Amino acid sequence: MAEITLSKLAHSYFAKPRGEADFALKEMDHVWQDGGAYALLGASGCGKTTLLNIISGLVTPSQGRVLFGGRDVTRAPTAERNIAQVFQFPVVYDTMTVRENLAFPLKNRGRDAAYVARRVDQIAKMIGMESALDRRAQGLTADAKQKISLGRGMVREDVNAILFDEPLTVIDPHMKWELRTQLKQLHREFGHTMIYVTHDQTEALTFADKVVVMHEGRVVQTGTPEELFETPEHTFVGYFIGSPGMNLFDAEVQGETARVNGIDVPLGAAYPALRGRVQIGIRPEFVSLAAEGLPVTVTRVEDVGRHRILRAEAFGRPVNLLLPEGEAAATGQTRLRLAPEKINVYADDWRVKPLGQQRGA
Ligand SMILES: Nc1ncnc2c1ncn2[C@@H]1O[C@H](COP(=O)(O)OP(=O)(O)OP(=O)(O)O)[C@@H](O)[C@H]1O
Repeated sequence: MAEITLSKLAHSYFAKPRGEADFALKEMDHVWQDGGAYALLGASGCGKTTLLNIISGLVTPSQGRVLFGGRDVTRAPTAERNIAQVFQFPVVYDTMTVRENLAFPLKNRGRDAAYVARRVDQIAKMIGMESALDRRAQGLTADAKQKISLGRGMVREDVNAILFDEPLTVIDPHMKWELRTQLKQLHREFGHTMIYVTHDQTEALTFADKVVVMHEGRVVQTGTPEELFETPEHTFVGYFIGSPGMNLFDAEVQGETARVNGIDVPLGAAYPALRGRVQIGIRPEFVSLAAEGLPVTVTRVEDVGRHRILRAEAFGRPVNLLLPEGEAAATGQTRLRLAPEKINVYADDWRVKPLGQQRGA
């Protein structure tokens, strides 16, 4: 296993990029710690697959270096990187049995028969295919074939990393949850470095210890699910994660007060003078109906099972809050209180640290 370092990495699919916009990946430095379970999360087209393919060696970056445990592998072919990969769609040998498919990576590396048998049994159990081990892969459903691909990706214990690119797309919803749980269990047992690409926040948040959020070719935040929820470092993290995402208001911030369309909103801390587009952000979980505060017009209330979402409009922009159980929903005009200590402040989309936390915080 190995720590994976990306140093001054950038990639453009153009032979002669004319500017930053031509780069699918903007310059980045990033370290994937040895043994970490990471999700790489972002909207379609943000560069997740490009980044994964650079780590695996399928794409050579136009700039920067990739290091595996200190060894420069930037130009090394995939076969030399000692990694396992699981793609979105199944890659199985149709003429082989399930057992032979699972055993293939181990036999290829000359592991002894007893070890292979033991390991194949263990993996078959994990993917729930013990009873199908002697069946040919040909004729199995796409779902079953993808489980074999997953199993094969995880069968070797000695890989530097396992890379998953949206591996559960073809799996049925119930099995998805089960396989994710199994993957996590396997990570706990063997401590492989795992990088799991997805655009689904539930998948990312339930699988990973650390979620790496990408937006328009950049890593905008790497954090635990809790950090992404409490302190989104970029407005994109705020509204991409959460259901619904974070509310954002244009504001002028002075000291411990934000002014939103002429209304003073108290903040939980003091901020320095800010330039650029200044916004305050607050998650719907921390907004409540109140006698005083931001004036809004309620547009509708949605019952989403576990709770209700109140959707409203403030100064022509949508704003959402979660209604606590038993609380009556307001209609028409009302006011909202934003919990001061839960407000984050943003300048040009990046979170600003409050005064007193500016250095090393
Ligand atoms: N082979 C290629 N040639 C040219 N442009 C490409 C190529 N592959 C990807 N791109 C472009 O690079 C950008 C990033 O694509 P990438 O596939 O890495 O994103 P992604 O986040 O994985 O998206 P998705 O989830 O849709 O696969 C996109 O603008 C895409 O159009």
